[in-house]
Amino acid sequence: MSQLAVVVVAAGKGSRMQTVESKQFLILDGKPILVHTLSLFQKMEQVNSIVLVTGADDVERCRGYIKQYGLSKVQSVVAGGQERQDSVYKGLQMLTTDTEWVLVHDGVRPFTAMEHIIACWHKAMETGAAVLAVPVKDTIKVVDTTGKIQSTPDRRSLWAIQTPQAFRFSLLLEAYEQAKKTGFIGTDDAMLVEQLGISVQVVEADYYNIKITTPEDLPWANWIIHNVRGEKQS
Ligand SMILES: Nc1ccn([C@@H]2O[C@H](COP(=O)(O)OP(=O)(O)OP(=O)(O)O)[C@@H](O)[C@H]2O)c(=O)n1
Ligand SMILES: C[C@](O)(CO)[C@H](O)COP(=O)(O)O
Repeated sequence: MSQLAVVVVAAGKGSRMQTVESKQFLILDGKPILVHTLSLFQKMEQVNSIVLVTGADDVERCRGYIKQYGLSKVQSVVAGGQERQDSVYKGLQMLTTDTEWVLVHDGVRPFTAMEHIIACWHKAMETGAAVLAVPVKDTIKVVDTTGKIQSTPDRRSLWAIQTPQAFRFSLLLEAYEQAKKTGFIGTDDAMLVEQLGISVQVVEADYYNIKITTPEDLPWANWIIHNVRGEKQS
């Protein structure tokens, strides 16, 4: 049986949300957003362990949530770093050497469909690396600093990338170690693997797998949990 671990990163400040409370701890349908996210992986029989990365000041309250909500697969809670990438790296360093596969997931993406998580992992088992994504719906322009359009990439080749992102653990660790050496900073995990010259596969997910980022995402999240992805729906 393959050892599957999950690193959930929740050490961001949530500055774009503009709330006093960090967005991962905002209450959605009676529970912190982060608890909804952790519960996705707690429920999966394929998952052996979860590492939670959070802010240094939030480690104790996260331990409290783990106890309160019975999140027994969370084996460690560690303090994150300055950038998302630093937080993921800290999480990866907590995994044991028998870990074969790892999923990296944002703590503020509580609505990933189980079938998509599994499809992503299965694709990674075939190819080494896979991420969830959706085709972009809008026309995307490359715009310079003066506001002038430089180009319009062909929309058929554009995908909005989500998490989880699934990798053979040894590959992702190598990618993170290489990025540390070269000082490369990426905005997702796949970028670090791409830097090694290794291709990453996209697995189509859905538009409900939002990253709760800005204030207008909250009513949308509330609608999703009550109409699509809440406990009553699953
Ligand atoms: N230093 C950081 C930065 C981000 N994250 C996590 O990475 C995920 C995606 O990041 P994002 O939505 O950008 O969160 P924030 O960095 O918190 O938001 P903002 O950029 O608005 O401050 C979140 O679960 C966030 O907590 C993290 O663990 N460590
Ligand atoms: C990893 C990610 O969620 C994929 O969409 C995203 O890149 C995180 O970016 P952010 O800058 O932390 O919002």
